[in-house]
Amino acid sequence: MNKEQLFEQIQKKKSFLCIGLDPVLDKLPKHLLKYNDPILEFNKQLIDATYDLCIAYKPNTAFYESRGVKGWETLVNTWKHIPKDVFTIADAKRGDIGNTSAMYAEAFFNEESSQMSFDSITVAPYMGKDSVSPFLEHPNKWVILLALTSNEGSQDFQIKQSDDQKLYEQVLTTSQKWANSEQMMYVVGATKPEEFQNIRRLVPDHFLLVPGIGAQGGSLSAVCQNGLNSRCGLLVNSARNIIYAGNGLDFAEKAREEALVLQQEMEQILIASKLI
Ligand SMILES: O=c1ccn([C@@H]2O[C@H](COP(=O)(O)O)[C@@H](O)[C@H]2O)c(=O)[nH]1
Repeated sequence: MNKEQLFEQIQKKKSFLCIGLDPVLDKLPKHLLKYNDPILEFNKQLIDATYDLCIAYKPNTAFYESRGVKGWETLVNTWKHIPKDVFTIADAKRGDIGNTSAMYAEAFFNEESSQMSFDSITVAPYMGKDSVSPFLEHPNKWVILLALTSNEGSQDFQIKQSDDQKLYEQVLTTSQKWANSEQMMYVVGATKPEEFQNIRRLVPDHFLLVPGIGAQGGSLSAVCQNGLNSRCGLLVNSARNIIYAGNGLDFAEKAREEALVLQQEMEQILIASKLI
């Protein structure tokens, strides 16, 4: 899906919601445990109940990798269940020397070898250009580079100043030489709304993947105040607050209700910003 198609989906669904599919077996509604793959059933019911309200799903691969071979199968089958007009993000935070990154790219982008072909993958910028380039060699795929993350530890390195710039600012400026806003997005945490003005100064046209609303305390309206651009430019993620909204037979309905609250707030924001 290219940038314009993404914006079309946002306009069509009046939403820029990304739902995080981060399931933990112990937190699943008990009635799902009778299924051969309870996590897959959980994900499928969540997807069926919410796909008209969101424009992206973001499974964080840790929640699948932690379950070994079975977890990978769940990830593959979850990816297969997501409707093809919904943007998919493998939140894998990969990045290594070039030939290794190339294998990571195969793992998440090449359906022939891995049975999955996500639209995008999150990548850590720390190892530099040659660690990111192999992902960019895949046509029609996106790299979502970590810039300013939502966690407390983002203070340890990302905001440290060197050469008159914070480290995350260097990530934003340098990486624009590697790919343009048609192939690169950035992760910026919702917990840092005061940084969005500065971030938009550096990357006015890029999409930003914004985790951290809901369970981590970030606010949608605060993010939108300075985060929106002329193509919306935001994919705002929420996982736990949506997927664990209920814990009974009606868990998918409860998840839908929670997603609907966010979608309706987003619709109002899009109208007020004249984007729809
Ligand atoms: O800076 C970051 C980068 C990634 N994440 C991931 O997003 C989701 C957030 O889940 P919630 O349950 O809505 O808090 C999760 O997969 C994180 O690993 C992030 O939170 N911050």
